[in-house]
Amino acid sequence: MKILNVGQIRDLDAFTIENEPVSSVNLMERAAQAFCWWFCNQFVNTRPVTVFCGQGNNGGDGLAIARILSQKCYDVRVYIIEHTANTSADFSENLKRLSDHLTPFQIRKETDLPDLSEKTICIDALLGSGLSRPAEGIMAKVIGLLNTSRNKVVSVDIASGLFIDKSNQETDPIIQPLFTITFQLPKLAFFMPQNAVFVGEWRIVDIGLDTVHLLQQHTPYYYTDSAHAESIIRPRNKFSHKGTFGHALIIAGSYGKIGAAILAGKACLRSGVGLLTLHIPECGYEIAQISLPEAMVSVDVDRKFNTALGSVSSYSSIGIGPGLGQEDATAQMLAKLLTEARLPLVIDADALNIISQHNDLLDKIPAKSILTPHPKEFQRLAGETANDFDRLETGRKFAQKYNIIICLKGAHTAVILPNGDVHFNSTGNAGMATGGTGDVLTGIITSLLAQGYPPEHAAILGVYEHGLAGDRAASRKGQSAMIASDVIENLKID
Ligand SMILES: NC(=O)C1=CN([C@@H]2O[C@H](COP(=O)(O)OP(=O)(O)OC[C@H]3O[C@@H](n4cnc5c(N)ncnc54)[C@H](O)[C@@H]3O)[C@@H](O)[C@H]2O)[C@@H](O)CC1
Ligand SMILES: [K+]
Repeated sequence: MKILNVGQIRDLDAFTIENEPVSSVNLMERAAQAFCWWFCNQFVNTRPVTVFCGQGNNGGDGLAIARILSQKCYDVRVYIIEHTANTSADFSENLKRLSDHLTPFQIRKETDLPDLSEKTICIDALLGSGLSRPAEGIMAKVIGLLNTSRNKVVSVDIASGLFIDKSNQETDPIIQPLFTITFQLPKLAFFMPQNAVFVGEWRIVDIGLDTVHLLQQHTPYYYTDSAHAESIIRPRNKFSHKGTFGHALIIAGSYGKIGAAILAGKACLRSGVGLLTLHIPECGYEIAQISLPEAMVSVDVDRKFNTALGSVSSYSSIGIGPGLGQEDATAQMLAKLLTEARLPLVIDADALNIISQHNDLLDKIPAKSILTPHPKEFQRLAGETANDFDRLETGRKFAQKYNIIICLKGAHTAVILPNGDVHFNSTGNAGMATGGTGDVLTGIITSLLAQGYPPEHAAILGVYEHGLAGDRAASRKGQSAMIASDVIENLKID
């Protein structure tokens, strides 16, 4: 699914209006109906509803929503924030359509602000994608009122005051909704951790914008939905044998962190690899043989750390990093591997930290290698950034410069491809914010690479399936009780 910028969204609306054709007020009606469909499924009509409208098209949506909910027997009250002399045509038309018993209250100054102490669901239709500057004056006061009231707030399209495709300042007044119900496409702002409280839970409702025009839009931003992930999966051929699915090598573990190697190895096996070799320090030998009988073990000469590899030319994929430690000898082994490897690697955790400390290694990373940093690891690699939009831009430049793939881990992990395209993930949950889940991801992606998935697909699909397994684990165990091993047990890539 594509993620468009403000200008492209405006063009898509206009194209649909002209080419379907549909009048713009009827498109607004469709948007309002779609919002109300979600709303009525979520909230019973015994709860009073208060709709706060600006004077543009987002406010027009609000007026249409108020009318439709009132027709569905919700007890509705409407407030219009008179912040400008200019109202949009569709706002004016929807104002005319409000029946007499829904006469809106006007808010022009602070003393007009309503008392929100009674329980009501607040619908935020103040400002939408037309936001051109931070909210101020009476608009900012209304935003402040909604944020401090104890009522549930649902934003129409996007929280009022939040920019769709660029960063806000920390002091900007922005609605903090429980839900955002957005039209047709997710918005870039939804994927930035800094915006978490300004988005809440978000849902997309379809308003029938032109799909052909949408297909023609160029954007670097995508959202990995189930349809896209499933289109990547390769069915397993009936006549295949273990050689068909490759031989993965995972280099991981150190004294006290052999578990990281086991988790990565087990996830690799559960993701469909033909054969797996684990390279671990000698102290992990028995642990690995007992806990992972399906894997072969290559034992390092050092007892506690990985320090020296034999030839790696026979492997179909190589993952390195989980629990590795940052000993000098380990760093030298990594440098040698980066120089000798003839295939894309999966590079995680301490392997990334070693590269951060030896910047000359960046140029040696084999093309299309997949790096899986969490935000702190990425900061060590690429430096400080001003905000999440800036970090994403830095990530795009970094991926292009070094011809690598970066899986920037987070609630919506961003898979940044060597051409600068970004695929935000749709699966996963806060139960996965626990030790070992990163090792699992390394194992999954290494497995997919071994099976011959192109690196771009291995990264996008691996991140998606990792999150999906986490979601299955959460629904069975709950987010607090689940651990990384549960993610592995819930993998099902087919
Ligand atoms: N016909 C269409 O194009 C559709 C538009 N829709 C709705 O229309 C919204 C976009 O509408 P608009 O483009 O009219 O814009 P908004 O309703 O977001 O904003 C209204 C106007 O307020 C002004 N403004 C910008 N920032 C401001 C600020 N900080 N304080 C005060 N005023 C400010 C701008 O001049 C803007 O035109 C979408 O978010 C969506 O809710 C939907 O009805 C779907 C169809
Ligand atoms: K809004």
